[in-house]
Amino acid sequence: MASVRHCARASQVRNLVRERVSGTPGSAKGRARTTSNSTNGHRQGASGFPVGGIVPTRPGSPAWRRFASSRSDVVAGSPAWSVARTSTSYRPGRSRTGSVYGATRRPAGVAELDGAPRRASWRRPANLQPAPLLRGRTLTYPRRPAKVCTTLGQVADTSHDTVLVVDFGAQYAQLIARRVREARVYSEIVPHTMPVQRMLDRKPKAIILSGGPSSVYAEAAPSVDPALFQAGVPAFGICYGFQAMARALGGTVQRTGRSEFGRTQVAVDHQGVLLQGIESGANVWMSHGDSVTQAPAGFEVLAATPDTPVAAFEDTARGLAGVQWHPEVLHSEHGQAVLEHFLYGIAGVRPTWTMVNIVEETVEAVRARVGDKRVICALSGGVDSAVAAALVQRAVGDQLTCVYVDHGLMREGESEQVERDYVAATGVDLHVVDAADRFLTQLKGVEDPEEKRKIIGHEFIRVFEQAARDIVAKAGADGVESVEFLVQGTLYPDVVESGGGEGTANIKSHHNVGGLPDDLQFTLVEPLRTLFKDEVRAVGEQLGLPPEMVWRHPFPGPGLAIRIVGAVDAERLAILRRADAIARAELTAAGLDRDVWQFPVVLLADVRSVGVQGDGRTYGHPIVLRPVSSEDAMTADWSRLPYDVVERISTRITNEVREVNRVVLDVTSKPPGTIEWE
Ligand SMILES: Nc1ncnc2c1ncn2[C@@H]1O[C@H](COP(=O)(O)OP(=O)(O)OP(=O)(O)O)[C@@H](O)[C@H]1O
Ligand SMILES: O=c1[nH]c(=O)c2[nH+]cn([C@@H]3O[C@H](COP(=O)(O)O)[C@@H](O)[C@H]3O)c2[nH]1
Ligand SMILES: NC(=O)CC[C@H](N)C(=O)O
Repeated sequence: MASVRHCARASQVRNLVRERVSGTPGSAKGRARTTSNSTNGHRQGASGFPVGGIVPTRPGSPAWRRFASSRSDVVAGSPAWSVARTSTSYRPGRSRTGSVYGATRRPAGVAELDGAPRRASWRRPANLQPAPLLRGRTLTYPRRPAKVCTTLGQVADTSHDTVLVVDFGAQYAQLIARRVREARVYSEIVPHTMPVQRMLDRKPKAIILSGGPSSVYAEAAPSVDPALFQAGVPAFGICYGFQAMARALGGTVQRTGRSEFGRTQVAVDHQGVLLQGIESGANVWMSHGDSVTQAPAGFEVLAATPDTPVAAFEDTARGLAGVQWHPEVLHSEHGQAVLEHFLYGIAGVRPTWTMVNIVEETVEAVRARVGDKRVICALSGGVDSAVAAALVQRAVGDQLTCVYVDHGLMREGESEQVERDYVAATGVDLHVVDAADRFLTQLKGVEDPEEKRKIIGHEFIRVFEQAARDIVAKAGADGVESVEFLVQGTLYPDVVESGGGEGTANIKSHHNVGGLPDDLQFTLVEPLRTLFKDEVRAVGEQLGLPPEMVWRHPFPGPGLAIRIVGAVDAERLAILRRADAIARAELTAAGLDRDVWQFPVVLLADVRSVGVQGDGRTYGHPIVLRPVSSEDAMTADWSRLPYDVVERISTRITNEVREVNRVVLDVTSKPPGTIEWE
């Protein structure tokens, strides 16, 4: 059993973190209370299985049948879920394989105080302490996010064929690896900086070159060593990888001035092996500004679009092929088929690999790492943290306390619902902190989306630290000395979009990844860090979590703060909360909750428009409806809501929310837009 590790150094010393120095750090203001209906952290189901515990993965096995017969919500023959993944932490001075922890450390560097350079050391520097000199001023320092090593999976035995995915800084590298695994072929991601010889030493049966943000002809753009194509290993290029392959082999790549983003129809001239069975007019997902204008000698051009003369090519004699579009994203029709045609038809890879059980592996790894220590889990009520908590609860039972932070940025009724439903479903020990004043004070006047996220990430951690102290104090005589571990429901898209891959563009610093403070003391436990949302939902179902929890629409950790375009305050939050409640209620009433993947409602707080209401002039704010369909938030399309539902939502919002006189519908896919507006 060989385990394969990939180290992804996050986006170097490039992000600036701003710390607004206030005079009163530390305490989570307001009430802190504990809600629990169980003392041991497990509630037993009828047959003795813990509710929220592990379901055997092999449907039909005696254990599965016993479980299924005890539960009305388990459907006979429901698919097994098994995927190998664990993640590994990097801690200064040592790294660990096969476990599930991450940690951050602070690099030495130069800070800026109100824009002027200032030396800072990274171990809780004295100059970050609130001192009269610093109070009210802005300290900015270079950030080097944690180095995180990710174990992508385990090969059951070495006889399986391996495919390497070379990451050129793609948003979708892990998605490519996942699609390859869906084709039952073992895959690993490697950085583009890895020398070709080291790639070949791994004896890959094929190599896939990912997309990436650079232009192949730009200075210092990552290039492909032509030796790769002379080694006789079949290779497939996707977007940037397609362009890099074309250029390395003598083709031409140009910025034609004609970009394609999102849905695009391809004209298939010749199906070849790669596009077998794919007719002209297929919709594929594009995201590029450069194009291959001439294929290298020996290649056959298979497809084109009105803006891209060479959209797919192959040279089957050399085992080389590529496409300009992204076959790995769900929105590309026949995407999986194209990948499989390359893997099986051109590269001759054998589909023999099946993944081992993520749940059992993760539970074991958490148990081994945490031992008998105390753990807190940041629980938001969302599916990610709910699943992460259920996994950890399964591993360490009542050593776990979940902490829910009411930061005042939640939707209507949300806090009450989380408190009630999560405890009812899992029996977990829940500690609720009301920290609304603290978050709103720190966010006052802040308009920049990145700054909002960083402040929120920072405040979250400070609240968790206080919660940990409270839990230790409460445990008192039981001898609990400290809480070392913090569980977060971080997913792979959070990591990628925070610039977690090598050379990957930083789109947004998700509060739980790029927004973490550098002096974080907890050891992070992020059991879902390499998974996508749909995979997490499958794990949640397998763990027996209720469908309402597993299928809940995602809601970002920074909450409504990143749905108010402009500064956040209590009045604006109240406007958005009312509009959002109406939109969600109407969606549910129309029975469309499962058809829409997520439904952000956004307040354009700094925009005003003229309206006429009750024969009078109004000067109100627009509300944006942003219903989207997606599989994993990496790409998305705007949802075609029935007009009568849109109309009901619009009418109700403008009638019931006085400050709003206009409702608009966002009809942008991702890319080019993102799901959230900030
Ligand atoms: N209000 C909160 N209280 C405690 N932890 C939180 C809160 N909001 C977010 N977190 C932590 O940050 C993580 C990332 O948030 P995110 O919104 O991506 O995930 P989620 O809320 O668990 O799931 P979903 O995205 O489906 O809503 C969560 O998994 C959780 O660990
Ligand atoms: O926990 C989070 N912290 C964040 O800072 C954050 N920003 C976006 N999101 C959620 O991530 C998914 C992708 O969103 P975008 O297309 O807007 O990047 C969508 O599901 C978003 O709601 C966040 N979640
Ligand atoms: N998604 C990509 O790989 C983009 C490739 C290149 N940056 C372009 O714009 O054409």
